Amino acid sequence: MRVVNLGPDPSLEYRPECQEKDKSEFRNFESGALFDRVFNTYKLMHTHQTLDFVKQKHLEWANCNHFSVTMMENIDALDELVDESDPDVDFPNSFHAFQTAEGIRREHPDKDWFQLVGLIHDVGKIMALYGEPQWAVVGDTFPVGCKFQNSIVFRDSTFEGNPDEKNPTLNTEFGIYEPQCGLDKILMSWGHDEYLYRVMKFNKCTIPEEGLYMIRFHSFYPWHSNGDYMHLCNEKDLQMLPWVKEFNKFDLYTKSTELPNVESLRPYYQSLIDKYCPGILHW
Ligand SMILES: O[C@H]1[C@H](O)[C@@H](O)[C@H](O)[C@@H](O)[C@H]1O
Ligand SMILES: [Fe+2]
Ligand SMILES: [Fe+2]
Repeated sequence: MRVVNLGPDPSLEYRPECQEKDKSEFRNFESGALFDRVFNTYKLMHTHQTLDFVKQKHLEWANCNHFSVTMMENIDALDELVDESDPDVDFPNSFHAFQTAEGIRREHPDKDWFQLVGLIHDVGKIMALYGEPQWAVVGDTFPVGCKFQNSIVFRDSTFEGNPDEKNPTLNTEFGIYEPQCGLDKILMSWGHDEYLYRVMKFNKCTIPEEGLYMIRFHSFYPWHSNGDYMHLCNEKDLQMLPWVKEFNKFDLYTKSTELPNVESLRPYYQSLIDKYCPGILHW
């Protein structure tokens, strides 16, 4: 048989959106089609996320007394949410849930809990469907109660209206915290990470500790990707960091305009939900 080398798929030339994005093209906070939307979301977040605001949100949401639905119902609800902080995604968050989970499933076929974390990690964003503004739900997170470090996105242009920035007790390296106190004791800017962590705990879901950690800190880019805030970390945090980084690969680089066929994936992921966070949950 004669083997004919046809070269690269010629149809790709006319479908540039189907070509894989280079890693360096993700998280562009300097330019791009969605720049204004992203900047405005962070401007509001960095103006209004103060220590007092975060304490208030813990009181409002951490009791999980807002509504009761299954995990899959909330994944589906994310059909209604486009994340305004994300320069790489301009489609509903429900697709990103399945993209992340499938990426993990390909590389970690033996770790069903990890795949499930991929599916559910952003489901805390449903707060935006219950009245919270996006700046209190989405985007990267950072500690409040101490100095805002330089690796926070738009650090130089978005904090000038935040009263904590001018508060001398808060605006130091440690602020209200002790050295190496551990991230568990830190109040993070309020968003979908901490909220879902609280929901998982409240409902006694059985996802392993590494998974809960990924859920709780996956948006803390200044820490897991830039190495800041190490002076607040304890041994445990450093042990967990490689897991958060492993999760981040899939959370970020599976973002693609090629959308998954959700209906065909649903039965498999329902079985994982039934194993680790079954039935009606309190949110
Ligand atoms: O814009 C994204 C998005 O909101 C993600 O869900 C969050 O985890 C990321 O940290 C953020 O950069
Ligand atoms: Fe997220
Ligand atoms: Fe995500």
